[in-house]
Formats: sequence, structure tokens, C-alpha cells
Amino acid sequence: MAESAASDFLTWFQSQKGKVDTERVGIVDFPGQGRGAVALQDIPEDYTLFTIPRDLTLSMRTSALPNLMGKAWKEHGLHEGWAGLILCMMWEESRGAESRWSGYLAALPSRFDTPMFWGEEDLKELQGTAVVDKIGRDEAERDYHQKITPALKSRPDLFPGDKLSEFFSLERYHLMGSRILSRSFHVEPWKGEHLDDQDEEEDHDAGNSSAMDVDPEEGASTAKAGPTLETEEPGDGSEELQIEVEDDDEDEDREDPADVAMVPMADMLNARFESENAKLFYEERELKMVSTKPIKAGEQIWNTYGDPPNSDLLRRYGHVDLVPLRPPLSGMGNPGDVVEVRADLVVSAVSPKVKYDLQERVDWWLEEADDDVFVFHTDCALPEEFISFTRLLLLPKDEWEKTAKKSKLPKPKIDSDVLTVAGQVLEKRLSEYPTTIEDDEKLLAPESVEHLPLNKRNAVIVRLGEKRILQGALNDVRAKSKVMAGAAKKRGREEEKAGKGKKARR
Ligand SMILES: C[S@@+](CC[C@H](N)C(=O)[O-])C[C@H]1O[C@@H](n2cnc3c(N)ncnc32)[C@H](O)[C@@H]1O
Repeated sequence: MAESAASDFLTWFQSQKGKVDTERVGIVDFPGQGRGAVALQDIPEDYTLFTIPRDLTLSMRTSALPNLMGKAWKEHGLHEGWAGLILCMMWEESRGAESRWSGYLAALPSRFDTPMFWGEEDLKELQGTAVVDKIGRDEAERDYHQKITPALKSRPDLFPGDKLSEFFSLERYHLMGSRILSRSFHVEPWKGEHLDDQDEEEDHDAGNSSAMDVDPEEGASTAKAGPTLETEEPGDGSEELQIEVEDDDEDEDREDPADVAMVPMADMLNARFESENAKLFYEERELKMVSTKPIKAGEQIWNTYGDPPNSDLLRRYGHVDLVPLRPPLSGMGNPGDVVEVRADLVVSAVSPKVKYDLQERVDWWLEEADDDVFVFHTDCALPEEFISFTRLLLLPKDEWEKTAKKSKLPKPKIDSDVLTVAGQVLEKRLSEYPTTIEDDEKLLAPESVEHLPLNKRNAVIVRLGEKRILQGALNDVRAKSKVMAGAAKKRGREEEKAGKGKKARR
């Protein structure tokens, strides 16, 4: 962003009673990261960098639109999901300078590098990763046609015909959705008690923002950074056996869409794996960005987005993290990476080895454990649930019957049969990517990476991160199999020897 645009934004922010310590905090461009906040002087820990009045956050609670629409808001289903907040943002933007948030909306990005906006060719590069099925473009379009279009038609006084194509198009809908996905915070209403003397203290502090230190332990709560509502994540269907999970808890877990808020200024902070040095805290009347560590002059002020894997970073934010990996992995990548392995791959690997029907065990597992996908991490260990599920499928009939009666999942104990299945599953999973680890490493080598277009580079980083975990797990499985086979041989030899010895003595 040009310097003047950053200063226009800051001028707007301060005009709306946002407070920022401009002596210590600057907004600048970081190459490859867009804007971000920088420490202009050394900043101590627990220092308030800026403060946002609650009513300056933009949400379904603060925009006037839901009230203006009255009962129709719910009738159009705008109280559920993100459609309502997106409509608020489109409507606020359509009001131009009349909207309190015009200076904020004008400063938001208008293009994204997220796969939501990629063409077919780029999306192919993500084959095998967890990204493609989770983009949620179709679900968003369904909401647009089912909720937004009828709402627009029902109130031409609020959404005049001559503004529809400029401010309320499907394209603007996707853009606002992406702004929410990459910049919103979870901000609950204040539940603490209101104290009179706290009121006084706040009034006193209000004139001297740079002196406002905050103790996060006292009465303040953290606001969760980053995207708050997931796009619908479709369940996976197996090829042979149908594995469908009924997500009973989904409704209970789903957050109140009114808690999803755009928070001007707080969303100017970038994030990098385990680099957080500032955090947003909320109080009764305002949100505060507070340093959580001392920050040296010239350093970037980082928030956290929760250190998600690169697949999620790319999908939600349009970038990936590259920091040194930890053993057993090496090189650069995202230590928060994960790879998903569908349970149906385990079923397919076990199926030819056994004579019994696996479906009842699968159904029982889904009832008891509710996992149709196993998540492997960068420690490359077999997840306990994966081991337990594999053992369940391999149990002899009588043991399976006992297990089912006791309603107890098999203990996650590794044996050679589990390792054999795990090896086959990991090989199969690796083959779902169209390229090998070596192919990807060549593409990312210093001499070739600069010729890669950004989307392709990011896709290669995501899929390589996943493959490294699978390969690491496969190496571990093979090493363990070898040790177990060696130990079994040794045991066999010893038993044989002992047997012969006994015979000789006889
Ligand atoms: C909450 S906003 C942060 C402010 C943003 N950079 C801007 O210019 O408005 C999140 C966006 O910042 C960018 N971003 C944040 N952290 C980044 C990083 N470590 N590397 C590259 N881009 C990053 C991504 O484009 C992401 O969607």
C-alpha cells in the first residue's frame, strides 16, 4: 500500500477514536507480505500498541443493517453463517462516505492469492492436498443465490438498483468473504461486571494512550485472531465402504456469527509460525493490542493466526510459512503442517487380508471414535487413532466381539501387522500426489524457484510439506518393521536353539 494510503487509513482510524501510539508503531510494506506493523522504537512487554473502541469493530452487532431489515433478516437466513456479515460489509461500502467504516473498507485488499480465485491449472497443482475440497466456492455461491439475492430484491430502498452491480455482485460477495476469512476476529460481547471505578480509570487513560499498560491477567480476555467460521468441510466418502460421519456436535460447536468481527487496525498485523509478539485483548468498551514480548525497534509486530498448517494458511490467507523444520524433518517448511489420511485407505489395505466383513467394525468405530480422517503431524508418528483403528480392523473375530461388547477402542499398540498396513496406506496416500518429493524439491531449488509463478510455488510448498510428513512416517514404519522382523528372527533362532538343546539332552 502506498504510504499516503496507510496514512489515510491511520487518519480515519484516529478520527473514529481509535488510539495508536504512532511514536512506537508504524504501518509499512513488508515485501511479499503486504502491509504490516513495525516497531519504531524499542517496545517493552505488556505495552498497549493501539486501542479500538468496540463500536468501531464491524459486525452484525455494530452495522445498522440488521435492524433496518427487521424480521426479514432472519427470514432470509442472514443470521446464520457469514452471509449476514458479508451483506453488512457490502451495504456499508455502498453508502460511501456516509458509512462510519468508509475509511476502513477503502483500505482493505481488493485481490487475494487464495485458491478461491485460482484457475483450473493452478488448482491442479494442489491435487492430493487438503486444500481443494475445502475451498467452499460452491457453498458461498449457494448462499449468495439463496440468501443475498432475495434480500436485495426485497428492499430496493436499502439496495437501490443502480448500486447492485457495483457493490452487491457475486464477485464482491466473494471478495468480502475472503476479507472475513483472512482478517476477522472472534469478539464476544462483554460478560464481565461493570465497575464504576474502572469507568473512571478508563476515562483518565483515554487522554494518554501511550501510557496505557495493560495486565492481561486482570479482567481482560483475549480475542481470537484470524478466521472464525470454517467453510463447510465436506466429509470424505470411501471407495469401497461408505464412511460418513454424522456431525452431531457441529451445531453446538458452531460459533455465533454475530461474534465474527472485522477489527480495523488489529487486522494490519501479519503472522509467522511461533513469532507472535502481540495479542488482542478485549475489555468492556475497547479492544487493545498489547505486546506479549519486548520488541526491538525495526522488528515486525506479529500477531498469531494460530500457527495453522500451510494448507490452511494458503486457503484462508493466501500465503505459506517457511521456517526451519525440526527433526525428524529438515530443511525449510511449516512445523505446524499436517497431512490427512482417510480411514477408507486403511479399510482398503486391510480388506484383502481378512475374510470377515469390515463394515460393522467401521460403523462401530464411527459411532465410538468419530474419526474418518487421521491427521499426521511433523513428528511423523503414526497417530494413536490410526493405530487403534487399524488394530480394530485386524482383530480376530472373537476379540472383535469382546471389544464391541466392552465399548472400548483397541489400545494404540504397534505390532508388525499394524506396521504392514501402515506402510501400504502411506504408500497409497503418497501416490495421490501427481509429483514426487524429488520433483517438488527440484522446483523449489534456488535456481528454479524464482521462475515459478506465486500460486504454483505456494502449491508446491503445501504438497511437499504434506509429502515429507508421509515419507517421514513411512521411513519410521519401515525402520520399525525391520527392527521387529529382526527381533522376531532372533527370538525364533533362540527358541529353535533352546528346543534343540532340550532334545540333545534327552
Ligand atoms: C490480517 S491481514 C494482515 C495485513 C495485510 N498484510 C495487509 O496488507 O492488509 C492478513 C494477510 O496478510 C498477509 N500476510 C500475513 N502474514 C504473512 C506472512 N507471514 N507472509 C506473507 N503474507 C502474510 C496475507 O496476505 C494475509 O491474507
